[in-house]
Amino acid sequence: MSPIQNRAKSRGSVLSVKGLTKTFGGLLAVNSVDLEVPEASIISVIGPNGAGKTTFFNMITGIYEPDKGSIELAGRDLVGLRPDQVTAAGIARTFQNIRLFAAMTAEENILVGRHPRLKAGYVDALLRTRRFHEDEASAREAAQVLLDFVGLGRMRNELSTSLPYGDQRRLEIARALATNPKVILLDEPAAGMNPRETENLKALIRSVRDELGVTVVLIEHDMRLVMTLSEHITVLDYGTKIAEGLPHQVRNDPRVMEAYLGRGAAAGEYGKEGGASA
Ligand SMILES: Nc1ncnc2c1ncn2[C@@H]1O[C@H](COP(=O)(O)OP(=O)(O)OP(=O)(O)O)[C@@H](O)[C@H]1O
Repeated sequence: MSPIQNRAKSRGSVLSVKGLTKTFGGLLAVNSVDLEVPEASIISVIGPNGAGKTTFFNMITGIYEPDKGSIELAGRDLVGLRPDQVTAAGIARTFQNIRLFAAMTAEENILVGRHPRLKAGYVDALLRTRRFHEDEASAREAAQVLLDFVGLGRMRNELSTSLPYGDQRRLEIARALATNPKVILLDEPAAGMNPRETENLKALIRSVRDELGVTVVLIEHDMRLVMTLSEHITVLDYGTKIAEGLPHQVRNDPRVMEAYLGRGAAAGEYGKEGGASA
């Protein structure tokens, strides 16, 4: 077990969510959900379509203000912060649909992600001061390190949209890491990936935690990935937490099977990927 995995066992929560609630009109999208995320862990939030997973991420990252509840990152209250302030506090995320800047290269996409970390201000940039040049050089160096880390070292000058789909998702992860987060939230990172790309993604997510010490929270429908990667799983259904625990506990929980198997499309997904029947 790596030192970072040991840390995950011995330390407390880096992210602590209590009673998080959000309604849209009359719809209770997230209903008083608690989540404790141990430092340097990999955990997942799963549930059928419409269960409230993305809304939950959107509240943590400041996109939606919760109706009720608290969100603490390393003891700091995040409720009421704007998304950029949440990022600066140490939470980065990727989105369900790829959101790269199409007209930019791989490197430029990372430099955009790193921007909040640069020390030089706008005046430095306008006047092209030494500090600006130093910052830019170190930002480019850091971008190269991140591209190497996600396996895209040789793609630096490629337009992001010319990259294969799996590589675009890896670039998004690199861009999120450029903000130097404590916690990274990944919203369906394996969506649309072929099995080989998903295996590579799994290794990358492990190394994000093992080598960088970044805590990972995943929303994912690929049950094989979720069950083999997560140390802890929380299951939402109709906005409410219906189960949580170790992968094998969640997999065999009758409430979880019912939530998935009671619904058409998700039933196939859960059964096929080794959920209900594994
Ligand atoms: N901005 C919004 N306005 C109104 N209703 C919304 C909004 N965002 C989400 N909802 C509703 O809230 C519920 C939860 O949606 P959410 O997208 O969080 O689910 P999910 O678990 O992420 O689903 P999926 O797996 O399909 O992405 C759904 O019924 C959805 O229609």
